[in-house]
Amino acid sequence: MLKVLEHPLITHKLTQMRKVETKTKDFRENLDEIGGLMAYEITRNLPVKEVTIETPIQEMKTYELEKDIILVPILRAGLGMVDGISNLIPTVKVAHVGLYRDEETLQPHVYFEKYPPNIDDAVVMIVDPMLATGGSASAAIDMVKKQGAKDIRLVCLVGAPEGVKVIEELHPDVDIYLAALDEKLNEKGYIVPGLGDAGDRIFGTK
Ligand SMILES: O=P(O)(O)OC[C@H]1O[C@H](OP(=O)(O)OP(=O)(O)O)[C@H](O)[C@@H]1O
Ligand SMILES: O=c1cc[nH]c(=O)[nH]1
Ligand SMILES: [Mg+2]
Repeated sequence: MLKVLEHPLITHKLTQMRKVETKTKDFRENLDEIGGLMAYEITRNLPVKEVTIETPIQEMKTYELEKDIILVPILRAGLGMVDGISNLIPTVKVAHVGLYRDEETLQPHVYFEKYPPNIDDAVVMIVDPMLATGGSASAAIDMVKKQGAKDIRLVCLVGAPEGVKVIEELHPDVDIYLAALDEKLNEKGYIVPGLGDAGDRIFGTK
């Protein structure tokens, strides 16, 4: 399932991020805020369990979240979405998957991975601002599946149709959430019109 989260606030903030003149501070702040807004929508269908509690007045049956939620930012750029989402869900645990995309071959390379123990029974949200060829996201999904993850959601800001197709073909069980679905990839594998290199814009490395 692909869901593009169309909301005026998300679109407005993404527009600020896309502008070439937007500097690191504003880029980061908008990314953080969009992360929070997306989290509200993405958590709409989280599994809940029935519980019986006592209010000060009487006993009642109600619901609580059933599973732990594990955020998996794809380093580096995915880190820019962690604070916004964890502000809304303070109990999240955070795994880390370090991947970089080779500039020539566009193939992803793993350089780090670290997971909390109960990933097999948790709702796993992989976060990365950019879904371009889909190579990095697909590798991250393979990695968390190897750890036993079953309920996996992929949360990106901007996606290219090419990347969406790859995830839908290789991982039909993974729901994809985007803030925008752009036109295409250019010859260097960048999303068009996109927002440039997310990692460099977040961390000021160019
Ligand atoms: O869909 P793909 O074609 O794999 O491209 C998308 C990946 O590229 C970027 O990361 P990058 O490799 O630039 O690393 P960085 O976050 O450290 O800058 C981006 O944050 C994704 O992880
Ligand atoms: O457009 C793109 C594609 C991959 N990675 C980015 O940061 N931006
Ligand atoms: Mg980068």
